[in-house]
Amino acid sequence: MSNFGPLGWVSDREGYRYQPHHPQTGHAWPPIPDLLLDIWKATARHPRLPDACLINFYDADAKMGLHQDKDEADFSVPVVSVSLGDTAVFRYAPPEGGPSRTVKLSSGHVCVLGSKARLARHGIDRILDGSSQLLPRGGRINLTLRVAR
Ligand SMILES: O=C(O)CCC(=O)C(=O)O
Ligand SMILES: [Fe+2]
Repeated sequence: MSNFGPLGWVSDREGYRYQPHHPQTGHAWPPIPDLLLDIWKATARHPRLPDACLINFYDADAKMGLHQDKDEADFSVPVVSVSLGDTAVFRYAPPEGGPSRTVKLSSGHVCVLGSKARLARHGIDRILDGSSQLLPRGGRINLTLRVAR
């Protein structure tokens, strides 16, 4: 797990939070690459620009339980994520409860959680090992752009 941008998502023994520097090195996170800002501008349809980009690596056995992205200050701003490498089975369900569905997120897919879907419950059921040749050692990288503050 790592980050781009003025604020990074950090999870350690003290819990989880957004903070401007790497918890071990104390270094600021590198700026969000222009390519990702261009994807945000093309998909988020919101005047603000992201101040946080989480970089998450999923190996073949990784999963993420159903959750809502609720640690940001303003839920009127979408969350935009870019999938790279192996395909993920992404599960999503309405914020208020009800049945979930799945969709495959393949390399290059962009997922926008905005408007009524901003607080959708979502997670990763599984990674389809070997489904992409993009990453030399396999796995999936997810880049999640958010306005945290
Ligand atoms: O990897 C994904 O596509 C989803 C990631 C996610 O939900 C999160 O980081 O909050
Ligand atoms: Fe999430």
